[in-house]
Amino acid sequence: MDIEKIRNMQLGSIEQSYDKRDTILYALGLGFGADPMDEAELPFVYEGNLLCVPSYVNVLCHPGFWAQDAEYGIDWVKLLHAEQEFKMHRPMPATGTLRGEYRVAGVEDKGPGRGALLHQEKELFDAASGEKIATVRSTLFLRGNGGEGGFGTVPAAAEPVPERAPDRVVIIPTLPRQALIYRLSGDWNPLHADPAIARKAGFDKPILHGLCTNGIACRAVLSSYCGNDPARFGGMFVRFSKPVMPGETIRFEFFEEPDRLRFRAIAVERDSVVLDRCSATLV
Ligand SMILES: C/C=C/C(=O)SCCNC(=O)CCNC(=O)[C@H](O)C(C)(C)COP(=O)(O)OP(=O)(O)OC[C@H]1O[C@@H](n2cnc3c(N)ncnc32)[C@H](O)[C@@H]1OP(=O)(O)O
Repeated sequence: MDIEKIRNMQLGSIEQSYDKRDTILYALGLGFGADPMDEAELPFVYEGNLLCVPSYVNVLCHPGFWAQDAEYGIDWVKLLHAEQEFKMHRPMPATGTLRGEYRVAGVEDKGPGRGALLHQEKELFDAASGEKIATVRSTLFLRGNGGEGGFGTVPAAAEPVPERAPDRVVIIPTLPRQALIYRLSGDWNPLHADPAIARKAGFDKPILHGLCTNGIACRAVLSSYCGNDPARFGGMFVRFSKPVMPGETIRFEFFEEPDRLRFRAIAVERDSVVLDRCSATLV
């Protein structure tokens, strides 16, 4: 891995417009609209009074899959999305144009054979007004790298969720074709669609996008704690602890604390914790 090239990378700002079709397609990729008679979720998938799912900030103004570029020396087939955090400064417009300022915040070396974490940050602004919409941090686990040094400040590790019975449980099924729908919102990584690439990465079949699971978690928080009102959603952190397979049922376990929610998610069919150490804030 060429640490200096990664440290000095300049991606500048990226503008992206999204229309009602994009907003709806993103929500469909998270399973919104599974029950067309569910009027609470309908505004996310119907243009009558369209609402944008807050987690769309994770997707927009993305600099593309630059890690695939051989000049950085990243073993891109083996990399996995490790953590994602986003904080809303104001609700997402249902449609509009955003400007993203993106930077690589650091590389955390776990040592030879143990991988490395690549920390990225993005600030999102409304392109017309200049108002800040969201701050987004995402971390990739570079399983095929490590032992090559690092730079930047390492964020403190998130705490485990409480060891007690959850205050609320939300169960959301996914579809076997969930990743094939979700990828149309812009994440074309073949790991989520091509069985041959998935096998090269060490999986039996294509796995679900981390940001799809993340968006489904946002859906669970919206429905159970925000009355499906995006203005009441403040932000969220998740650690992707195990891959989710499209078609699995996800059980979210919420622990209520005075200033935030803590939660984790379990793939029911394998009894495997797929999101851990998570938190969400409400407005
Ligand atoms: C471009 C791709 C896009 C995608 O969407 S991929 C799909 C979404 N992502 C996933 O499905 C990833 C699911 N997560 C995993 O499978 C595992 O998670 C990992 C393979 C990433 C790591 O697991 P392991 O190699 O077993 O790690 P360890 O031995 O438990 O821990 C080694 C060190 O790494 C830290 N760590 C482990 N997992 C994570 C994580 N997800 N995010 C950040 N840090 C992590 C630990 O704490 C520890 O650190 P310390 O050595 O300092 O104690």
